Amino acid sequence: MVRIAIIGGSGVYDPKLLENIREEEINTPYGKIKVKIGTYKGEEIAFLARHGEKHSVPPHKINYRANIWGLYELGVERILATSAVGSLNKAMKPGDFVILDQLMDFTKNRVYTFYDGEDSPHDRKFVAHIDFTDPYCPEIRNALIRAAKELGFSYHPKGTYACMEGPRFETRAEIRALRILGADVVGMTQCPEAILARELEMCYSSVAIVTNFAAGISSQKLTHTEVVELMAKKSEEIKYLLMKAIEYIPKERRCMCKDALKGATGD
Ligand SMILES: O=P(O)(O)O[C@H]1O[C@H](CO)[C@@H](O)[C@H]1O
Ligand SMILES: Nc1nc2[nH]cnc2c(=O)[nH]1
Repeated sequence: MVRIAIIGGSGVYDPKLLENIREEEINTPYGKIKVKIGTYKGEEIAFLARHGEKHSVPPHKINYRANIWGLYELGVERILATSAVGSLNKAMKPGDFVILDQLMDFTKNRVYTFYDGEDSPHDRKFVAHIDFTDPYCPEIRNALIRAAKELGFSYHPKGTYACMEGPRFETRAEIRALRILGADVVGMTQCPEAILARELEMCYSSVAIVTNFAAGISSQKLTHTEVVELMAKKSEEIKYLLMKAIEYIPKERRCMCKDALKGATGD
């Protein structure tokens, strides 16, 4: 059984840290997904490129529900994701790692839940209101923090991620507003990815990599080129961070993620 999965974001398209890699296609009620499965220190790990291996899928068109349901079908309990972000916080500089602890959702046109009642295309036809006070798994966060510290990387143990619809970058005014609201970094993919994992009682955390200062803070034009170039420069560090973090994830789950549905359906 595959217990751990990595979801690679912009600039993270192949599972460099895995060996004996095979590709599996998984049918889900929301469509098919392709997952690479390999081994790392004898443990099977799944890898999924969020935007596709050739970055052909923009953030607002990702089939988040198929991706997360597919990993659930594989038996995955723990998901580590990468997110390339812009920084609104001068202390969080390009090249820094931010182990996210909070998020705010400003997306507009996505599908946010598996629980559509009678319309659900699976047997979970109930209504569910999931607690999302703390959107990230504390156990995976601790593993990522411990790994970043041990590797001596420039990292921040907490950070609030503002998720925008995209695919455009933000205006100066939007970044000014997000800063007032308390965002540290901005991206386009954490929502609904994080909530969908929690809805299936899977543990999920994301390590954000700051690729640029956000609009109006950076003096330069924002480009996706800059994002992918910095992610390429950081690819070795990202690989080491994920490998070490995986070693520190407890085998047994004692976090709130595994009981997310308790009380959510009103029963
Ligand atoms: O969040 P990931 O997948 O790292 O991608 C980030 O990079 C792209 C912008 O360059 C956007 O899709 C943003 O969300
Ligand atoms: N929304 C958004 N996503 C990003 N990903 C990397 N940089 C940025 C940015 O400045 N804004």
